[in-house]
Amino acid sequence: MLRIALQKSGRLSEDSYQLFKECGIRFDYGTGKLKSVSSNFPAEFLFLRDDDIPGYVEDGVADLGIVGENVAVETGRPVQTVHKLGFSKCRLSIAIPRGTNWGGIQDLQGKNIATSYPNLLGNYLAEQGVQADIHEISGSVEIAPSIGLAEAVCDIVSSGSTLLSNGLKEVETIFRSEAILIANSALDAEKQALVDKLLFRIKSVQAAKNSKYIVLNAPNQALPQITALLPGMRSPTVTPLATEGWSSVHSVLNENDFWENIEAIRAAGAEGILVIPIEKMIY
Ligand SMILES: Nc1ncnc2c1ncn2[C@@H]1O[C@H](COP(=O)(O)OP(=O)(O)OP(=O)(O)O)[C@@H](O)[C@H]1O
Ligand SMILES: O=P(O)(O)OC[C@H]1O[C@H](OP(=O)(O)OP(=O)(O)O)[C@H](O)[C@@H]1O
Ligand SMILES: [Mg+2]
Repeated sequence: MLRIALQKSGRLSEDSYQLFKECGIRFDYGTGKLKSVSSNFPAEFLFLRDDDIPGYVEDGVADLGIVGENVAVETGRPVQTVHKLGFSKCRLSIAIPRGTNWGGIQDLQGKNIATSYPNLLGNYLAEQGVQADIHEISGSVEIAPSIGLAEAVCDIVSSGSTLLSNGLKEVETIFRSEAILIANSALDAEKQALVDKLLFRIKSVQAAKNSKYIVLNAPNQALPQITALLPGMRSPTVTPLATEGWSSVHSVLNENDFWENIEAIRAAGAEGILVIPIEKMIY
């Protein structure tokens, strides 16, 4: 059985739980439960503080875990990154009081910087040749300048609203992060096979999220142009409509190319275009 460590409650939790749900792996969570065995996949889930997850995975207490890349790198535990998960995207940035001038990273020479990421910040400052005092605090970092604890902070930023409401401005991004699946570096063959099975499901879910199923009607003379714009997984399906000279085209389109292609497809003569979400996509 695989042991999988997830954040109990925080910025990673909901998307982590949702990912397993979409992979068809059921387990109970919430209501103060700290452990749960899946009813339909050989896995046990542990609900933990995110900072502890890399350590548990390194020690083999858990085989897999989901954490932010920022935490994986900060803790420096030798675990393997199995896959990027595309959620909880954020950046680790240096911020200073809004009224302060910023001439560059050298301005931090000899200053006090509050952060929960002393290693990531320390390495960055060393690379830049800046010597500063790093003051480690475990949360509410953005308060530090206003209470005289530090002249700058280095913390997670997403929308920027926490910085804004604390009178700070972002001046330097030092790391970009998203949620990742990490694994113990010495899994046995049996566990590795289960990880591969899980990974196959995760990739199918992610592929589906990036694609749309598209159905449209087109006059037969427009088919070469339209099918060229809709390559699909192997090739589009083309079937005749009851109306003479018309066909129905079914295909799959990447979300990123969506609007650009839709314009071209319409211009080629397509009508009655339906765009449908895809739940799973198996290559
Ligand atoms: N505002 C945000 N937007 C997107 N992702 C974020 C945001 N804040 C944090 N993250 C990401 O989610 C991870 C967990 O953040 P969270 O704030 O829940 O951590 P925490 O308070 O340390 O939780 P815990 O109680 O488990 O220790 C961070 O390490 C980061 O990768
Ligand atoms: O740029 P924003 O969108 O405002 O997000 C950034 C904030 O989000 C995180 O804290 P969170 O709200 O998770 O609270 P925490 O300090 O309790 O972890 C992070 O530590 C920042 O403070
Ligand atoms: Mg934490």
